[in-house]
Amino acid sequence: MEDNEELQISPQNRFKFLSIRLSLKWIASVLELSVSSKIQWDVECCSTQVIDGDGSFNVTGVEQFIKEVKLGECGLSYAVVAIMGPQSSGKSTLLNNLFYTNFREMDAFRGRSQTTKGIWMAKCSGIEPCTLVMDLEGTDGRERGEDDTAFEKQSALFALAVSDIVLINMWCHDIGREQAANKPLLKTVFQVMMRLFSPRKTTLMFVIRDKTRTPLENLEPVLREDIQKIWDSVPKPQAHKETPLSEFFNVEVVALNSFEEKEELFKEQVAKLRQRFFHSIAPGGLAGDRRGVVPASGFSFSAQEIWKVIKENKDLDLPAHKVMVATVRCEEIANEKYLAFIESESWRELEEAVKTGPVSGFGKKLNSLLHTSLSEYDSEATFFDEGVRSSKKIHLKEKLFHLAQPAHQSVLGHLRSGTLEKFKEAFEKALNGGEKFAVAARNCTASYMALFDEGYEDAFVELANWDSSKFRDKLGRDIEAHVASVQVAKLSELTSSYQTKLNEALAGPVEALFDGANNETWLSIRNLLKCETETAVSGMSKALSGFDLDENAKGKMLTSLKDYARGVVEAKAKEEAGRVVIRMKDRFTALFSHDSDSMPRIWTGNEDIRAITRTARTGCLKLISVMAAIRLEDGVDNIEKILSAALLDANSSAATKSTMADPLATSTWEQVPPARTLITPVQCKSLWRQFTTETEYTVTQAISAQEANRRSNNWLPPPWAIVALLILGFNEFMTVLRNPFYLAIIFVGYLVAKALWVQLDISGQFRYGVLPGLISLSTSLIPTVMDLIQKLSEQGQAPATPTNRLPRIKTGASSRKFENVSTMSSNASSGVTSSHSDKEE
Ligand SMILES: Nc1nc2c(ncn2[C@@H]2O[C@H](COP(=O)(O)OP(=O)(O)OP(=O)(O)O)[C@@H](O)[C@H]2O)c(=O)[nH]1
Repeated sequence: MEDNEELQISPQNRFKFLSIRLSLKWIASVLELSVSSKIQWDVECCSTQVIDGDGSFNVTGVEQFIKEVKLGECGLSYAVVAIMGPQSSGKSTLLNNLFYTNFREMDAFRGRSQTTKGIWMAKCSGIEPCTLVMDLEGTDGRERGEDDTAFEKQSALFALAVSDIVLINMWCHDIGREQAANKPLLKTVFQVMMRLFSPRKTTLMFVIRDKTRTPLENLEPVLREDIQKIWDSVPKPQAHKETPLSEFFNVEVVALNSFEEKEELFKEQVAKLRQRFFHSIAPGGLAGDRRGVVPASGFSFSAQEIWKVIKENKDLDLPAHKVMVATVRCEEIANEKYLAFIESESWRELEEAVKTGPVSGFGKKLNSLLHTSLSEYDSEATFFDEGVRSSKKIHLKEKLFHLAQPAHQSVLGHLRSGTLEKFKEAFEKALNGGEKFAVAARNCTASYMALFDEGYEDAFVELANWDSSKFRDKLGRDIEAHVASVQVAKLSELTSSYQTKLNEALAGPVEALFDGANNETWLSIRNLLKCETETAVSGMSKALSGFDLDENAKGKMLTSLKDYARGVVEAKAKEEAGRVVIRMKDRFTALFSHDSDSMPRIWTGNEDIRAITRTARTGCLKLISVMAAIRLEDGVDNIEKILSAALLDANSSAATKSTMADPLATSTWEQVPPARTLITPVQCKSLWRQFTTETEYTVTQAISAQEANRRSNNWLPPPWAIVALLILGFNEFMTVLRNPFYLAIIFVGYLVAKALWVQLDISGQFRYGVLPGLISLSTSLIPTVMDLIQKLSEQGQAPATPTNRLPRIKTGASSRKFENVSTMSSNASSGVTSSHSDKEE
């Protein structure tokens, strides 16, 4: 009947059914897809595999997970729960119901096979504080085989090391059974516990699944007895031989009804249990013992390291591990903060700004940046081991200070150089303004050091508290050095100005005094020196009072000025002594060639040249004796006497001298130290010899002049010659007197002879001796005579042609000679004898 009814479905209805079925299928597939993708997303987002089935730690996955769940911000306020138990004992089911996680569960309809491989982690949803839960691979699984318990042990140790609460999932029917599946597991837990040296208590929560009618009150003692037995049976190190189980674990027992059979009840019980995980880290909570907790930001690294140690099968020293994690994490945090500081905009701007000049408020700005960086470090590293944290903070501080100190120094450097420049300007201004040197130096130094101190305060970095006194000291030293250098320059300027004054006041007058050297010369020089030195010293002393000089330095400067004045005189004396011969010669000439009225002498023949020469030489001797030694101190010497005796009276006492030693044959004067000697006795002698030789000519000239004068005044021949002339030439004289024609012939002969004398330049021809004169004369006599005759004849014909009257242009001596001759002939013709013309010729 039913078949019939089914057969009676019309084709249209059949099509409708088909299409409805297809639509439903499509909706189901879409739903299935969206559900599966949601699960996938949740798994990806909120859970991760920490360790895979092969025992590899998923570093990136865990770090990504930590970032996503923002565990790093939790500090110590987080808890870790792990679950272990036999394979397919409903662990994932329990966790998903308890913490609203998405661990993969086994499909109940497929049979019991392994679903969780390795260790998985997820964040418990809606539980405060942040609670992470780890689902461990089931123990005694068929997949690994009975003998492969290595991973089981390693994962158990990992769970114990990392977690605050360990849930141990066990079937209710296993309690009290000798061959129960949980026994090896517990043994493993207790065994690995011995390798942890954990300083904290872990909560072991036994979750009894598929609770029977037997009440928990009856089951719990049996279970605790079992646990105790296992604890007792586990071999322990000597130190923990007698240690009770309660020292290491808080044992909690809960029982749940079967999820499969009494799901509602199961969920109710699980919901109740969930409440116990809220605020689990509070004292007395399930994770109340916080002693061994690693700060959340170090969790990933800590877990990695723990797994590494476990894999290497080494003992896990959790306190040491904690220090190690703290070391690594604090280091990381410090590095992060350091890098953040370097890359911060504010620091870059500040660093850039200090390159160009001082920055106002530098100290506060840098202090604030450093403070921010260190505070951030503190807040992030606060939960790590205090010792490690502080040491890393110190290290970070050092690094930051090391980085920032050059900027601070640069600011102080700018401040120092800027202050120094300002000081220099102000100091110069003050000096130019007429302020006394010492006062200006004191005032400027005080005010600019104060200005530096102000800037120094502004650049002071409180946190670093750098000792930058060296900049202040350096500025102080620079200012001092500048003041000293300016003082040296000013003093040198002052000294040289007084030296110039002294030079002007002494050099000229001293030279003039030496020029008129006499007995009073050195006395006058001494007086002049004293007077000028006193003036200069008093002036300089007054000028020096403006400087901050001690008496000793002042005294030295004044002494040096006095010495300078003395030096000027001495130098002048040396200079004059160097040209004593010239001066002597000048003086000799002056005395010899001028009379007592300074009128030039004319050597008439009546002068006593010897006496004049002696007087002049005495004057010159005075000069050399004055210049022979420096006499700037009072005292007498016998230089003049010795010189006079040795040089002037030499001739008169020649006989005596030949028997006595020469007083000038020495290089020192008696009573005159060598330092004050300008001309030594032996030099005097040599200079005198030079002087007398060089003045000899003047004397000779004078004598010659005197002789010539005498001769010119006496032009008549001697009387005997006149008498002889009259006697011998009487006949000729009478002949000429009787016949005047002879007189005319003699006169013409005289003219011709005179013309030849002029024409032939007889005196010039004999200039180079008699023989050359005769030879030259013999060659030029005939042509000259001929030339003379010819010219005379030309002169004779000149009046005949008017053109000949024009003056003929002659050049050279011949024309002049011709003119002379013509003049003479004209004179002869006019009968006038021109003795004047002869003289000119
Ligand atoms: N009898 C019983 N079965 C349960 C209970 N809870 C879950 N199951 C079933 O046990 C099977 C395994 O569940 P899972 O939660 O995957 O077990 P597991 O321990 O996580 O398994 P592995 O991860 O493979 O070790 C599933 O078929 C669940 O339906 C329970 O309370 N009682």
